[in-house]
Amino acid sequence: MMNIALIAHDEKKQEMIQFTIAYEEILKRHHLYATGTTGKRIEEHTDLKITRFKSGPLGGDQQIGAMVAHNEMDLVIFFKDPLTAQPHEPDISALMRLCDVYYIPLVTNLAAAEIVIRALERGDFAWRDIVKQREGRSS
Ligand SMILES: O=C(CO)COP(=O)(O)O
Repeated sequence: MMNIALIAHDEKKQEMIQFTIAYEEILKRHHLYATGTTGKRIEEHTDLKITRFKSGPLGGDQQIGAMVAHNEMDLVIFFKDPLTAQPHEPDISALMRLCDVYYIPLVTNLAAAEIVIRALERGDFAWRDIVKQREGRSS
């Protein structure tokens, strides 16, 4: 079971809903986390159970970033809106930066998410279990 973050900006929420409906069978086998509004919308349209954080502009991206920093997040699926300025742009950058710091797979659009979700289904994320076991042993 992997810990997966689902985040979508307003213009991309419909896309995220369609994505989670399409891949519900795969996603339901994992622990799901989301920023507030994204999580609420997904729960309204699917049977997925989601741990909801605060809304993005109110700190949700940072809460997910904290999980990344603790090596508790295995995949971040973040449908970003590249055409609209966000008031919490620094938080968004910080989350993406932490994914790079900790080598956490981060996808920022639907096309990449489709590829990653199939990789997840194939077992390509097994290396994350190895990393987490090692961290567990060393701490
Ligand atoms: O703003 C977001 C990510 O930066 C998403 O937040 P919401 O899911 O609360 O809309």
